[in-house]
Amino acid sequence: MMKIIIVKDEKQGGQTAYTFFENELAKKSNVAFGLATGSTPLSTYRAIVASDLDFSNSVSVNLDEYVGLATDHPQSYNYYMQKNLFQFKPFKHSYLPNGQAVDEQSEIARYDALLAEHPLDLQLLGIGRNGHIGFNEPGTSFTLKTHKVELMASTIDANARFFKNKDEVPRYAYSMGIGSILKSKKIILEAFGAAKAQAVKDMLEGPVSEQCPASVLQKHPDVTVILDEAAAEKLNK
Ligand SMILES: N[C@@H]1[C@@H](O)[C@H](O)[C@@H](COP(=O)(O)O)O[C@@H]1O
Repeated sequence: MMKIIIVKDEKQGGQTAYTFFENELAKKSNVAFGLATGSTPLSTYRAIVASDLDFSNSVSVNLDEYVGLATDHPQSYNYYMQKNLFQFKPFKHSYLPNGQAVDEQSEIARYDALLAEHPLDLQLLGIGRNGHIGFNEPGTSFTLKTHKVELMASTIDANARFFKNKDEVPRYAYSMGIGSILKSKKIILEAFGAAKAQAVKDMLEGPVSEQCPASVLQKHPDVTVILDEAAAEKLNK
């Protein structure tokens, strides 16, 4: 079942997503949270940072990381998480793929093992302009677990704004697979702005198809989609 909440702006979207974190921690202290990066979840992390929520008994598992970036590279997702969340709200353990792993297969196996050890209670997602979730690009099999991804040119272009120039954007990433994402008990996906409107329409109203990875969420029993009006503008009224 997909529930849709339309909010007036990103700030209200972040506050809405925040209540899901609050509800999980009201049930138990040792929650396993799946976390995301990108500009979209920033208002959620700001709301969490401003709260008195305590994550010291909980774990976090991030969706993805660029291959080749050191953990202290300002564009690595590790750095992003430290800067925007973990320095203010430490978890008992926080896991991200290691973009500098020497042995790719053992890195992938390590990530799958820790996902098996910490079944996710709540996964936070954004959505790419082409409908990707995590770094699962169009055409990715719905059954994959953690894998190494070659980023599409359009994703590299979309993410180039964070780097000095396009050539500095990594070409590969590690990502949780869609199979791993779907195992989370609860999922919230946020999308803000008109650039996401087509992907949002394809996700909610299109066929379930590998061409729009996020459309697979139609098959999950507990998904809430938080949209601003611009991201919702193409939906059938
Ligand atoms: N791997 C991330 C995704 O997890 C994110 O959802 C997407 C959208 O990013 P933004 O929120 O900045 O639009 O971009 C990246 O490619």
